[in-house]
Amino acid sequence: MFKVLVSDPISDLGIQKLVDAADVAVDKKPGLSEDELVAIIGEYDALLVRSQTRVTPRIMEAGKKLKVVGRAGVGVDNIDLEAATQRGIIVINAPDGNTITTCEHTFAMMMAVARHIPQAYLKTVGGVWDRKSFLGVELRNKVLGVMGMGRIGSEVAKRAKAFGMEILGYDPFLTEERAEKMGIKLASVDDIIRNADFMTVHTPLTPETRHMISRKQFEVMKPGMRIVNCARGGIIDELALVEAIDQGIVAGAAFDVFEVEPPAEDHPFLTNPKIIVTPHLGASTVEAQENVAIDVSEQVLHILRDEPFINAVNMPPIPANVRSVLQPYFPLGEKLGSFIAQLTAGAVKEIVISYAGDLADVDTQPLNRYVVRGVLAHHLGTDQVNVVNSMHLAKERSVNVVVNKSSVAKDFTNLVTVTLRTEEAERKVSGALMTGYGPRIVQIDSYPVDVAPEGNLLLVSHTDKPGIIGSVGTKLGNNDVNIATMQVGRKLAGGDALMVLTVDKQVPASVIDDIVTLPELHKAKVISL
Ligand SMILES: NC(=O)C1=CN([C@@H]2O[C@H](COP(=O)(O)OP(=O)(O)OC[C@H]3O[C@@H](n4cnc5c(N)ncnc54)[C@H](O)[C@@H]3O)[C@@H](O)[C@H]2O)C=CC1
Ligand SMILES: O=C(O)C(=O)COP(=O)(O)O
Repeated sequence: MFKVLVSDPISDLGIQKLVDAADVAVDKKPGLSEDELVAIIGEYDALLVRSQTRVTPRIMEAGKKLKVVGRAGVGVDNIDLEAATQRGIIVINAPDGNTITTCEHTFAMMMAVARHIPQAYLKTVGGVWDRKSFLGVELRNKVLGVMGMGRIGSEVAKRAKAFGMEILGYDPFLTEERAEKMGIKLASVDDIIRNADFMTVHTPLTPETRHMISRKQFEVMKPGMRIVNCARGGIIDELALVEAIDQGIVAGAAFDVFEVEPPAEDHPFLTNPKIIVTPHLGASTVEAQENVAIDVSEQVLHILRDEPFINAVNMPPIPANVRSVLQPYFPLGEKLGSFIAQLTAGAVKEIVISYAGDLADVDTQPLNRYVVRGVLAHHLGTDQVNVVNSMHLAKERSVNVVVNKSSVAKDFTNLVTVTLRTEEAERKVSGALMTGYGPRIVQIDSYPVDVAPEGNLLLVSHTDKPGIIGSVGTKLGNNDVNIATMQVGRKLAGGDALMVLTVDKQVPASVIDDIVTLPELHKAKVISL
């Protein structure tokens, strides 16, 4: 008999299939603390959660029988994926079931902020008949900026068109072609900030999206903008938003999510008359809760019964014989993918993976998934892309993955080259495993280099002239950035060259801005691996 613990309020109807299964016993215990969960999790084979339960490494450690954690919803930021993967616990989510519900909540919030509905309600039920204070604005003919055109963002854009809004969409995977098909304009973050009347965010929370709207963006924002966040707290810098409202830049904001949930009693959003809030209700409808619970229950049953399953967000087991040959290349493949994604600007169209040498004779599919994961995780978040779903996500986002093989690898036993084609550029990086040194990046575009793919890298393209290396070193030194290693790749003496530095800490943006002012210096780019 399999034992399943449900530790958040999850739809009874949705989990009926689990309850009815003859080989499963379901316990519903919402609201347990971490200690309480640690005390009982050892007897369970599966854990079902929403966003409240934090599934920590301690809980995974205590879950000696735990095979699967099922998230009845999209975001898995409350589940420690690393710890789950390490212990071979499969984490699955239900990515499609709450899309429409969250999109509709976004609209409810956008209209409520346009028409001051919560504020007007409070006054009216308080006995004050105030028709003067709540002059609103129409949505019609307004520009709506949508940051993140995935499942929810796309549905929001679709509905906004019916309201007569003009839509500017931004997403690393949004191509001109798809935008045109949807009848929206492909835009940059800057276009949206400067031109939108309303802005709504629908990205995951990743290092790249954290505070993607902060002081710098508010400074150049179109005055009078109204902002909605029904995605994740932290995408918009909360304190900077309050300042922008006080300065009259932002006319109103509607937030369903907070950087810390629930927010502290003295959180400034709770007393600001121009900010309306809901307690993370985006997915809270009867329909969505049933959908996500049904989806996740079905997959949990498959996993418990050792049947094929979908929607895993962490690592699946890989056959032992394939693993032994390819495993040493997994970190290299993923890092090459991440490296090239960070280096190449523009919407991703094609990933070309070329294997040269002995690897040409092996079924490289598991390794391909690592490379694609490296590329996509930079944009979608490491919690959303793994080696189970990376190829599927690439297909879903119309990213073409091409694999080439050649048995000849000049100078190396095996060479893995990843070429990334975007709407704006084509860049490539090659890597190899060097006996005694581990994974190395051996070529960037056409520049030969020898760099360990780890930590903070600084890439500087420049003309090969005396003194440039020293000047870059001095600028870094003056800003307390220590250089660990340095490489210069060049094609011809006196021609174009590429300097690759490994540095002991992230180079601040202001230092990069300063470095690029040096003569004969073309570009500088920070890459974290
Ligand atoms: N308030 C709530 O109750 C709910 C919140 N959510 C949250 O809504 C968000 C979106 O969910 P879905 O649409 O289902 O996910 P999705 O994965 O379909 O879409 C996310 C999109 O964001 C894009 N993106 C990533 N980084 C970006 C960047 N730097 N700039 C612009 N776009 C970027 C991705 O390319 C992707 O297309 C997630 O954070 C999810 O956790 C989802 C359901 C309910
Ligand atoms: O699905 C998501 O990402 C959500 O944020 C919904 O969270 P919830 O299941 O309502 O706690």
